[in-house]
Amino acid sequence: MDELRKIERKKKRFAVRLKNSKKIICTDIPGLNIVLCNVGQATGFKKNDLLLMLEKITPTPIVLKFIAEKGDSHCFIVFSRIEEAKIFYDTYDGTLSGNSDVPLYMCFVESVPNNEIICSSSNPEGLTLIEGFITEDEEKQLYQLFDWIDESNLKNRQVKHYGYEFRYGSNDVDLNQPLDEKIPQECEIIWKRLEDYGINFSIPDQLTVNKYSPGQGIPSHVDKHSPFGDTILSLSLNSSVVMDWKHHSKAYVPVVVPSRSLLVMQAEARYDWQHGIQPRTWDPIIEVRKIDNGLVKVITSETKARGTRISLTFRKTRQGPCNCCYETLCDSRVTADLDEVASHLEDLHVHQVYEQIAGHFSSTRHKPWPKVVEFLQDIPPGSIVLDLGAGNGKNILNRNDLLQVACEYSAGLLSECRSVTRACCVRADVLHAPLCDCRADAVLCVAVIHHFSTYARRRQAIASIARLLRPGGRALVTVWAKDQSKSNYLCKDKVNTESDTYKTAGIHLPVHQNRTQFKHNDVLVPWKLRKVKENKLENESSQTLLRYYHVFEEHELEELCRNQGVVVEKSFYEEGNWCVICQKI
Ligand SMILES: O=C(O)CCC(=O)C(=O)O
Ligand SMILES: [Fe+2]
Ligand SMILES: [Zn+2]
Repeated sequence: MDELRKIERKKKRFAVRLKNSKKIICTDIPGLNIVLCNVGQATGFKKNDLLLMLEKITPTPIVLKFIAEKGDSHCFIVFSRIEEAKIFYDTYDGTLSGNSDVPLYMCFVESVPNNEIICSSSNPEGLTLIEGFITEDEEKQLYQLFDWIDESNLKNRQVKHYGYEFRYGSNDVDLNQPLDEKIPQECEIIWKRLEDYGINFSIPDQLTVNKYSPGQGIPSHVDKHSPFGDTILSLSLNSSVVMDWKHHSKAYVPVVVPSRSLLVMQAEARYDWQHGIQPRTWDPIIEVRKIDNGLVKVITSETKARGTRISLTFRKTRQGPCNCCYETLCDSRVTADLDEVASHLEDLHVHQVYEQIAGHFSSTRHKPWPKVVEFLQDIPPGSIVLDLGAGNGKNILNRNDLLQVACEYSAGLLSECRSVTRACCVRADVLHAPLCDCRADAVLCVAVIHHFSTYARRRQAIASIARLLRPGGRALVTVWAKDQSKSNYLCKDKVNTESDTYKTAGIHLPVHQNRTQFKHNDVLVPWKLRKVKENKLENESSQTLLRYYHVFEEHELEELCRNQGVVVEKSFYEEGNWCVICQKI
């Protein structure tokens, strides 16, 4: 009797707590819903314990839902018939049961929490999950083969690589640095078996092993497109896990990935969805239910503990850009787009402008720059000298004993160059010079690279120079400096109030004020076009054109030359320009 009164008091206190925490009301009137007040997820009470209790009642009551929420020491049951709920209540309330050594007590409740999440039951297109892909023995062997302990690893999981090291900064591999350790031959059973499933794939050459302790995960990501090919495989060992799949259309699909299964990611799943594993010690139990004749996935409030999971992610490396048709997550697409904008900008504000100002520009540039004369003075007769971006040819020396080749994109300047110098003239830009590799003894690239509008294109320009030089050959490269304080470019009375911006090729760029200090690295520099008549400038200014410049910081040019097959021998500032002399190695 005393025991019963104690339980009644406990029930009252529980009812108050439940009302406060979940707005759920306990009631004396029997209904379909029961709350078990002192057992739940946190006490280790599982659906199976409930099933055992139900089985002892004849006929076995039908339970529609069992809700054991994370961290709670109570749980809810929804019966299909009130009589059955009553029988359950009468059988077990106040008894020692349910996997517990204290008496179980329960109440009827007006409602139950509904925090189940309903999602589409269809997996991302291109995702194939092959359950039981390997046997338990194979799983054991592979687990032993790949298990390791290494404390000094990633923060949220441990990783190991075969074939090529996966570089976490850039999320790619260096194809020039294959690892000595290739994918172990024990994995070859996988390729053979996959063929039996009729799946089209290339034999992988890169393996990332991820070892997750309970509580660890992997942030949502797409495996970068450009370094890897069309098929990515993930074999799961030892523990199942829920992998979350997210699409930019906001679609979300959790996928239960059991141990011994193989996940095959292709097409949309490979290229257009992100996947990740939440850092938890547990996973929700996911059920597939039929609603209105369709299937849905329900993330229930029930959970399942995770064990240590090792996954083997197999990829095939790719040479060159990705050419998928899924642009949202494609890194190749982004660079291609940026490059397109850049080359359009240069077309408008470098090529077209020089074409228009050729005559006027040429009339302002006469003598070779002293540094060029100095650079070429020791070069032996018979040498091949390339002048990339030769302009009107002012840097072509009046020497008979050199083969001088002038490359210039502006037809106007090139014809000027052709008429006044003895150089071979080629119409081409620096990035596409139609000249053989490794032939030039010397390359000049004076005041050209600052006209390339992305870092990648400026790097490509240096790479072009390196390509054209013979080993041991040298280049003189100069670019306009942002710091003009040590040149006579600045006009003392002028202050840069630079407030104009100009929208061109889809981007806004500041318009520089001539003869003032630069405020930005990427600017449009006005050119006041004057007509040239009978070799004389007409005074009346007719038009202002804008030339694009990337003005360089100190050391930026040296940095651009790094790891491009040249070494910088000398670097200096001269008359508002940063200059390097570099040698091909
Ligand atoms: O553990 C997994 O199955 C996924 C691993 C993964 O996505 C990756 O390494 O890129
Ligand atoms: Fe991945
Ligand atoms: Zn792609």
